[in-house]
Amino acid sequence: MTRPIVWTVAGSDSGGGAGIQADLHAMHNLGVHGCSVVSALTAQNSVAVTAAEATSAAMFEAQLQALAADMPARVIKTGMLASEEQIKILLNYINDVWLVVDPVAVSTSGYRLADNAVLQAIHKHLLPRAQLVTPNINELQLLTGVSVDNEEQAITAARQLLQTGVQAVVVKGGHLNTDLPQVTDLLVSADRVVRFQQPRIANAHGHGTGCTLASVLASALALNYPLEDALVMANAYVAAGLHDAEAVGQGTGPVRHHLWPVAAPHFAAYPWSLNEKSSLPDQPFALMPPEQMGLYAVVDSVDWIQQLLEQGVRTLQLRIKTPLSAQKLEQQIAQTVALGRQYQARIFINDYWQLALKYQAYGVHLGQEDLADADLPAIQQAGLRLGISTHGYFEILRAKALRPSYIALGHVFPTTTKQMPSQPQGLGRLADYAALLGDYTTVAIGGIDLLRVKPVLATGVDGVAVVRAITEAADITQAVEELTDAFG
Ligand SMILES: Cc1ncc(COP(=O)(O)OP(=O)(O)O)c(N)n1
Ligand SMILES: Cc1ncsc1CCOP(=O)(O)O
Ligand SMILES: [Mg+2]
Repeated sequence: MTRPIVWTVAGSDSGGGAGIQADLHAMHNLGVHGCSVVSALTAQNSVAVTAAEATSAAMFEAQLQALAADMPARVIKTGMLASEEQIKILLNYINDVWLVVDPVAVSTSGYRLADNAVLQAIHKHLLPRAQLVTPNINELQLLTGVSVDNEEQAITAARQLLQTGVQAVVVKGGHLNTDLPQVTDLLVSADRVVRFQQPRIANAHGHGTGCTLASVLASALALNYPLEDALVMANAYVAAGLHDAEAVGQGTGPVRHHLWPVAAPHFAAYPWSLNEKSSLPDQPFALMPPEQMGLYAVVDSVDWIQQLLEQGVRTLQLRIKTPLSAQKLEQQIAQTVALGRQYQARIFINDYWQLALKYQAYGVHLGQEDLADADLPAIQQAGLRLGISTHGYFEILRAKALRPSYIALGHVFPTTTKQMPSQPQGLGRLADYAALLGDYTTVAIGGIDLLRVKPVLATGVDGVAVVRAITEAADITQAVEELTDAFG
């Protein structure tokens, strides 16, 4: 696969910590090809910006022309911009690309990098064309004129920015509530507000974090990660870089840059929506040790359950998606639970958590949408296991915060069993997710057949969930035997 191209349109930092230099480090480490359009030269070191000079309009446009002719961008990320004229020129090159605007206003050392006219031009011309804008609190105030001292005001100001047409705002909360041990970034779009709360990393160094965050976001979007996942990745990347940041000169040292994926402990953000937190159980769900996962058969009737139990499958799920009368549905679930007891099998009930509770099933499997409605504390207190579906970093972190018995990762390959709103993850991302989850019990699902079992297990997941590999097999007995043997 050719690497997607991302342009950074930003200022050069002679100290190498921020601006174009930080952007290209981050883009390289995320695996995209970074191109640069230099809007200004700054003379700076770790202590101060001593001079700045705008790139001429002609030279600014020449860079854009050269790139447009041969290396078109999938995503353009803007940082420091020197004039309204530059912004108007840039507008001609924002066609069929995504735009991430980092409205750089003031350097870490306090030097004003964009005057009000530039910020107004960003507001007027760039934001209506942008998918995402990433202000810190100061920049949010400068862009909106709203005074921001708390989260509510930040949300109000971010919603005001949405009126320009920008699709989403990431408010970087590092400068808000500085007495708290956590930092909360806000992802604000027309239909929701998500908080990304993570521990504050106390390090005096970390010049270039804003540029780096926006560049990781732009790169991850270019790699087709959804925005929520891109933000998880950007937070993790910056957390790793801040954790290891150290002095290079006499002043504020630069954020460090590490190859992707960064280590699991840096994925510390817990993303949650407004008003969502009250229903978290205060204890983990009953354990399901990784070695018990193995082959996980997902089927839609008690007859299938019985047949597969007789063949020795011991991890199963009853996933009924066709409309049944309430009585038939309850019968299917009651009989399934009874069979599970008889065979000492691990049988999960998909969706119908109330009936699973009523009949004391071994476990329940829930999707992300189901989580909002389910009585999770009741499921946990009754000792039922809980499995949760996930489709990327954002959902993985949300699921992990609930401490379920296992986390399902999917869909790995294209599947015809279910219409999926997300893209197939592929083996590379599956391996990243498995590494992030470490000892946590995991299972992969989606498009897995006999030939794919071994490569899937090689990513580090503990089990493989299948529908068609069993239900559509020409010889079911043989399919189950071969799938089971593939774990040997
Ligand atoms: C093991 C396993 N993983 C994922 C799913 C999908 O569950 P969900 O997101 O609830 O979607 P539906 O199955 O209800 O369509 C699963 N069932 N099992
Ligand atoms: C229910 C579900 N959730 C994610 S993929 C999937 C279907 C998996 O079915 P198959 O194994 O036939 O691809
Ligand atoms: Mg479900």
